[in-house]
Amino acid sequence: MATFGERLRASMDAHGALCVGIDPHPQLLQQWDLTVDADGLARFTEICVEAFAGRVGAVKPQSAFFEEYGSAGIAVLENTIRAFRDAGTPLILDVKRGDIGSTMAGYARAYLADGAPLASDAITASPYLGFGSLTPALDQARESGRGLFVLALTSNPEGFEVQHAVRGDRSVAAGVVAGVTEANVEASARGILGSIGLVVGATVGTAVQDLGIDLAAANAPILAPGFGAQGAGPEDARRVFGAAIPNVLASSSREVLGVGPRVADLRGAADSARLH
Ligand SMILES: O=c1ccn([C@@H]2O[C@H](COP(=O)(O)O)[C@@H](O)[C@H]2O)c(=O)[nH]1
Repeated sequence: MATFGERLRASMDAHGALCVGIDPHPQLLQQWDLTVDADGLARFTEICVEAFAGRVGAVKPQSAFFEEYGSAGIAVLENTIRAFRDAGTPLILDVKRGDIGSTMAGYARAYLADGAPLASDAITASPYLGFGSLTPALDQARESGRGLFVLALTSNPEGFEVQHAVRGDRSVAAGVVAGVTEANVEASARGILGSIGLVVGATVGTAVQDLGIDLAAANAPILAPGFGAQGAGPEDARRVFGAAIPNVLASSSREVLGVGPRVADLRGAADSARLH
């Protein structure tokens, strides 16, 4: 079976380097003339499936906007995951999980094990309980051919307080990138894109260079939020990511979804937001 890195590379080559964020904000439900409840959520995601399945490099549902409707929202999330899986579109579930190892093993079973109701192609993970605490998820992803995107330099303005902090001879973010580089060693030796990715915001300016981080050497898919609603544009990509650009998957939610609910308009916005 192909690894997550191989599947994502093939999808980016075929459909472009854009991950459409499926973020059903209550305001967007209203804007799309839908009810702000689980029924509205279900219709919103059906339209997203029609617009994007089989047409974009990846999709990224934001779990928070499903969780707020409780079990009914989680049921919609399960259906959404299934629909994109059936279409062969890589799905990254944005849940930003991170906990002590024994609990992380539970999250890994929930999101990365074959047959789990919420099994996704990859999830976002927080390394801020220590990179080693992610080991159960790294192991589970390797076993099931799935992936992780580990937060390194996030797109929000507060992220630097933790991520730029220096201990010894390197920053916290550089330590995260070192962990991901190590996790992708086997894929690098095989000449394929690694399955363990990084989250680096397109809004981080010169942080990658300032912190002496070699993103390209990580051989990691790089999920790059911050385009569109958070202010970054395609012109920022080269400056922020440098030689790692071929591995960058631009992520955009509100900018694309804001043109809905017409499927043709959504597809047009996704076409315009592709990085390459
Ligand atoms: O550093 C990060 C990590 C994750 N996100 C998530 O991406 C989307 C961004 O939405 P936009 O509407 O395109 O701004 C959202 O789900 C965030 O939770 C991020 O923005 N930054």
